[in-house]
Amino acid sequence: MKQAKDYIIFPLDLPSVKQAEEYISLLSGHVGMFKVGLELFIQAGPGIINIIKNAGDTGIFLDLKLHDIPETVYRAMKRIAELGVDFATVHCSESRKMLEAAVKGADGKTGVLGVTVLTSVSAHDIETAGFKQDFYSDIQTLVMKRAEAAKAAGCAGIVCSGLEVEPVKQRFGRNFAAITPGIRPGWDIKKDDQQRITTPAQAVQKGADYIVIGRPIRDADDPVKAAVKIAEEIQAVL
Ligand SMILES: O=c1ccn([C@@H]2O[C@H](COP(=O)(O)O)[C@@H](O)[C@H]2O)c(=O)[nH]1
Repeated sequence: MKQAKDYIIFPLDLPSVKQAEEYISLLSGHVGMFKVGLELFIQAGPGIINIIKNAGDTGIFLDLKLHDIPETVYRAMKRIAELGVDFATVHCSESRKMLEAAVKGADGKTGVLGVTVLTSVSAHDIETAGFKQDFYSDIQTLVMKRAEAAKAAGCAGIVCSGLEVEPVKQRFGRNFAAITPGIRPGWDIKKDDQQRITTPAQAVQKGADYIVIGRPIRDADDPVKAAVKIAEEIQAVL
Protein backbone atom coordinates (compact mmCIF):
# COMPACT_ATOMS: atom_id res chain seq x y z
CA MET A 1 0.00 0.00 0.00
CA LYS A 2 1.20 3.51 -0.81
CA GLN A 3 2.46 5.24 2.34
CA ALA A 4 2.62 9.00 2.94
CA LYS A 5 6.37 9.10 2.28
CA ASP A 6 5.85 7.45 -1.11
CA TYR A 7 4.14 10.63 -2.35
CA ILE A 8 7.36 12.59 -1.91
CA ILE A 9 9.73 13.02 -4.82
CA PHE A 10 13.00 14.63 -3.75
CA PRO A 11 14.92 16.40 -6.54
CA LEU A 12 18.66 15.83 -6.31
CA ASP A 13 19.33 19.43 -7.37
CA LEU A 14 22.97 19.27 -6.38
CA PRO A 15 26.28 20.03 -8.07
CA SER A 16 28.19 16.80 -7.45
CA VAL A 17 27.81 13.04 -7.17
CA LYS A 18 29.31 13.22 -3.68
CA GLN A 19 26.62 15.60 -2.45
CA ALA A 20 23.91 13.60 -4.23
CA GLU A 21 25.12 10.44 -2.49
CA GLU A 22 24.90 12.18 0.88
CA TYR A 23 21.25 13.10 0.30
CA ILE A 24 20.43 9.67 -1.17
CA SER A 25 21.83 8.01 1.94
CA LEU A 26 20.06 10.47 4.27
CA LEU A 27 16.64 10.36 2.61
CA SER A 28 16.28 6.77 1.34
CA GLY A 29 13.44 5.36 3.40
CA HIS A 30 11.93 8.83 3.92
CA VAL A 31 10.90 9.65 0.33
CA GLY A 32 9.33 7.61 -2.45
CA MET A 33 11.43 8.73 -5.37
CA PHE A 34 14.58 10.63 -6.30
CA LYS A 35 14.48 13.04 -9.21
CA VAL A 36 17.54 13.71 -11.33
CA GLY A 37 17.44 17.00 -13.18
CA LEU A 38 19.69 18.86 -15.55
CA GLU A 39 22.27 20.03 -13.01
CA LEU A 40 23.18 16.60 -11.67
CA PHE A 41 22.78 14.79 -14.99
CA ILE A 42 25.14 17.21 -16.73
CA GLN A 43 27.67 16.81 -13.94
CA ALA A 44 27.36 13.09 -13.25
CA GLY A 45 26.04 11.59 -16.50
CA PRO A 46 23.87 8.45 -16.76
CA GLY A 47 25.98 6.69 -14.09
CA ILE A 48 23.99 8.53 -11.42
CA ILE A 49 21.00 6.31 -12.21
CA ASN A 50 22.84 3.16 -11.14
CA ILE A 51 24.12 4.89 -8.03
CA ILE A 52 20.51 5.56 -7.00
CA LYS A 53 19.41 2.03 -7.94
CA ASN A 54 22.19 0.48 -5.86
CA ALA A 55 21.26 2.61 -2.85
CA GLY A 56 17.82 1.10 -2.29
CA ASP A 57 14.35 0.67 -3.67
CA THR A 58 13.24 4.26 -4.27
CA GLY A 59 11.81 5.14 -7.68
CA ILE A 60 13.77 7.25 -10.17
CA PHE A 61 12.45 10.20 -12.13
CA LEU A 62 14.72 11.59 -14.86
CA ASP A 63 13.57 15.16 -15.36
CA LEU A 64 15.39 16.38 -18.47
CA LYS A 65 12.31 18.05 -19.99
CA LEU A 66 13.00 17.19 -23.62
CA HIS A 67 11.92 19.74 -26.19
CA ASP A 68 13.03 19.23 -29.80
CA ILE A 69 11.88 17.93 -33.16
CA PRO A 70 10.05 14.58 -32.91
CA GLU A 71 12.91 12.45 -34.32
CA THR A 72 15.41 13.89 -31.82
CA VAL A 73 12.99 13.45 -28.92
CA TYR A 74 12.26 9.87 -30.03
CA ARG A 75 15.95 8.96 -30.12
CA ALA A 76 16.72 10.68 -26.79
CA MET A 77 13.78 8.97 -25.09
CA LYS A 78 14.97 5.59 -26.42
CA ARG A 79 18.29 6.12 -24.63
CA ILE A 80 16.48 7.28 -21.47
CA ALA A 81 14.29 4.15 -21.49
CA GLU A 82 17.44 2.01 -21.61
CA LEU A 83 18.46 3.52 -18.27
CA GLY A 84 15.46 1.90 -16.61
CA VAL A 85 13.95 4.96 -14.92
CA ASP A 86 10.33 5.10 -13.79
CA PHE A 87 9.45 8.51 -15.24
CA ALA A 88 10.95 10.96 -17.73
CA THR A 89 9.70 14.34 -18.91
CA VAL A 90 9.02 16.07 -22.20
CA HIS A 91 7.56 19.55 -22.63
CA CYS A 92 3.97 19.60 -23.91
CA SER A 93 4.19 23.08 -25.46
CA GLU A 94 2.93 23.31 -29.02
CA SER A 95 3.63 19.94 -30.61
CA ARG A 96 1.58 16.80 -30.09
CA LYS A 97 3.97 15.01 -32.48
CA MET A 98 6.81 15.62 -30.02
CA LEU A 99 4.80 13.94 -27.26
CA GLU A 100 3.95 10.99 -29.49
CA ALA A 101 7.62 10.61 -30.40
CA ALA A 102 8.55 10.56 -26.70
CA VAL A 103 5.98 7.85 -25.97
CA LYS A 104 7.18 5.80 -28.94
CA GLY A 105 10.80 6.12 -27.80
CA ALA A 106 9.94 5.09 -24.24
CA ASP A 107 8.32 1.96 -25.66
CA GLY A 108 6.39 1.20 -22.46
CA LYS A 109 9.61 0.92 -20.43
CA THR A 110 9.47 4.41 -18.87
CA GLY A 111 6.42 6.50 -18.04
CA VAL A 112 6.45 9.68 -20.10
CA LEU A 113 5.21 12.80 -18.32
CA GLY A 114 4.21 15.91 -20.24
CA VAL A 115 5.27 19.14 -18.56
CA THR A 116 2.21 21.36 -19.02
CA VAL A 117 3.09 24.83 -17.70
CA LEU A 118 6.12 25.19 -15.43
CA THR A 119 5.18 26.02 -11.85
CA SER A 120 7.54 29.00 -12.01
CA VAL A 121 5.29 30.60 -14.64
CA SER A 122 2.51 33.05 -13.75
CA ALA A 123 -0.47 34.24 -15.78
CA HIS A 124 1.42 37.49 -16.33
CA ASP A 125 4.42 35.58 -17.78
CA ILE A 126 2.10 33.79 -20.21
CA GLU A 127 0.67 37.08 -21.43
CA THR A 128 4.12 38.65 -21.73
CA ALA A 129 5.24 35.67 -23.82
CA GLY A 130 2.63 36.69 -26.37
CA PHE A 131 -0.15 34.19 -25.78
CA LYS A 132 -3.61 35.47 -26.55
CA GLN A 133 -4.71 37.30 -23.46
CA ASP A 134 -8.27 36.18 -22.84
CA PHE A 135 -7.61 32.48 -23.47
CA TYR A 136 -4.07 31.41 -22.71
CA SER A 137 -3.57 33.83 -19.84
CA ASP A 138 -5.90 31.54 -17.96
CA ILE A 139 -3.26 29.06 -16.82
CA GLN A 140 -5.75 26.35 -15.99
CA THR A 141 -7.11 26.40 -19.54
CA LEU A 142 -3.61 26.06 -20.92
CA VAL A 143 -2.74 23.24 -18.50
CA MET A 144 -5.92 21.37 -19.47
CA LYS A 145 -5.22 21.79 -23.18
CA ARG A 146 -1.70 20.49 -22.80
CA ALA A 147 -2.84 17.65 -20.53
CA GLU A 148 -5.32 16.68 -23.24
CA ALA A 149 -2.49 16.51 -25.80
CA ALA A 150 -0.37 14.44 -23.39
CA LYS A 151 -3.23 12.02 -22.77
CA ALA A 152 -4.00 11.68 -26.48
CA ALA A 153 -0.31 11.02 -27.22
CA GLY A 154 -0.26 8.15 -24.70
CA CYS A 155 1.71 9.82 -21.90
CA ALA A 156 1.55 8.23 -18.44
CA GLY A 157 0.64 11.59 -16.98
CA ILE A 158 1.60 15.21 -16.61
CA VAL A 159 3.46 17.70 -14.46
CA CYS A 160 1.31 20.62 -13.28
CA SER A 161 0.88 22.63 -10.10
CA GLY A 162 -1.29 21.55 -7.19
CA LEU A 163 -3.65 24.36 -8.16
CA GLU A 164 -4.65 22.59 -11.38
CA VAL A 165 -4.53 18.96 -10.28
CA GLU A 166 -8.21 18.58 -9.35
CA PRO A 167 -9.70 19.32 -12.80
CA VAL A 168 -6.92 17.25 -14.42
CA LYS A 169 -7.83 14.19 -12.36
CA GLN A 170 -11.56 14.78 -12.86
CA ARG A 171 -11.20 14.94 -16.62
CA PHE A 172 -8.50 12.34 -17.31
CA GLY A 173 -9.07 9.84 -14.53
CA ARG A 174 -7.15 8.31 -11.65
CA ASN A 175 -4.74 6.36 -13.83
CA PHE A 176 -3.40 9.46 -15.57
CA ALA A 177 -0.62 10.49 -13.19
CA ALA A 178 -0.39 14.05 -11.88
CA ILE A 179 2.97 15.08 -10.46
CA THR A 180 3.05 18.46 -8.73
CA PRO A 181 6.14 20.57 -8.03
CA GLY A 182 5.76 24.08 -6.63
CA ILE A 183 5.25 22.65 -3.14
CA ARG A 184 5.89 24.75 -0.06
CA PRO A 185 4.89 23.59 3.43
CA GLY A 186 3.16 26.11 5.69
CA TRP A 187 6.34 26.29 7.83
CA ASP A 188 8.58 27.24 4.88
CA ILE A 189 6.85 30.09 3.13
CA LYS A 190 9.79 31.03 0.86
CA LYS A 191 8.40 30.85 -2.68
CA ASP A 192 11.85 31.12 -4.28
CA ASP A 193 11.23 31.16 -8.04
CA GLN A 194 7.97 29.18 -7.78
CA GLN A 195 4.77 31.03 -8.72
CA ARG A 196 1.95 28.51 -8.50
CA ILE A 197 2.38 26.87 -5.10
CA THR A 198 0.41 24.68 -2.71
CA THR A 199 1.26 22.89 0.52
CA PRO A 200 2.00 19.14 0.40
CA ALA A 201 -1.37 18.36 2.03
CA GLN A 202 -3.32 20.59 -0.37
CA ALA A 203 -1.74 18.95 -3.43
CA VAL A 204 -2.40 15.41 -2.20
CA GLN A 205 -5.93 16.30 -1.09
CA LYS A 206 -6.65 17.62 -4.60
CA GLY A 207 -5.47 14.34 -6.10
CA ALA A 208 -1.72 14.61 -6.79
CA ASP A 209 -0.08 11.22 -7.18
CA TYR A 210 3.30 12.66 -6.21
CA ILE A 211 4.62 15.98 -4.93
CA VAL A 212 8.08 17.23 -5.90
CA ILE A 213 9.66 19.12 -3.03
CA GLY A 214 13.27 20.20 -3.07
CA ARG A 215 14.57 23.28 -1.31
CA PRO A 216 12.36 23.02 1.81
CA ILE A 217 14.04 19.63 2.44
CA ARG A 218 17.48 20.20 0.90
CA ASP A 219 18.10 23.50 2.66
CA ALA A 220 16.53 22.57 6.00
CA ASP A 221 18.80 22.36 9.06
CA ASP A 222 17.69 18.74 9.36
CA PRO A 223 16.56 17.38 5.94
CA VAL A 224 15.33 14.08 7.40
CA LYS A 225 13.21 15.88 9.98
CA ALA A 226 11.75 18.07 7.21
CA ALA A 227 10.90 15.04 5.06
CA VAL A 228 9.29 13.26 8.02
CA LYS A 229 7.24 16.37 8.86
CA ILE A 230 6.02 16.59 5.24
CA ALA A 231 5.05 12.90 5.28
CA GLU A 232 3.10 13.51 8.50
CA GLU A 233 1.22 16.37 6.85
CA ILE A 234 0.38 14.09 3.93
CA GLN A 235 -0.66 11.27 6.27
CA ALA A 236 -3.16 13.61 7.93
CA VAL A 237 -5.13 13.97 4.68
CA LEU A 238 -4.95 10.37 3.38
O1 LIG B 1 6.85 22.78 -13.50
C1 LIG B 1 7.86 22.33 -12.92
C2 LIG B 1 8.55 21.23 -13.36
C3 LIG B 1 9.64 20.78 -12.65
N1 LIG B 1 10.05 21.41 -11.55
C4 LIG B 1 11.23 20.86 -10.81
O2 LIG B 1 10.84 20.51 -9.48
C5 LIG B 1 11.83 20.87 -8.56
C6 LIG B 1 11.26 21.86 -7.59
O3 LIG B 1 12.24 22.24 -6.64
P1 LIG B 1 11.89 23.19 -5.41
O4 LIG B 1 13.22 23.40 -4.75
O5 LIG B 1 10.93 22.43 -4.51
O6 LIG B 1 11.31 24.46 -5.92
C7 LIG B 1 13.02 21.37 -9.37
O7 LIG B 1 13.90 20.30 -9.58
C8 LIG B 1 12.40 21.81 -10.69
O8 LIG B 1 13.29 21.64 -11.77
C9 LIG B 1 9.39 22.51 -11.10
O9 LIG B 1 9.75 23.14 -10.07
N2 LIG B 1 8.28 22.94 -11.80
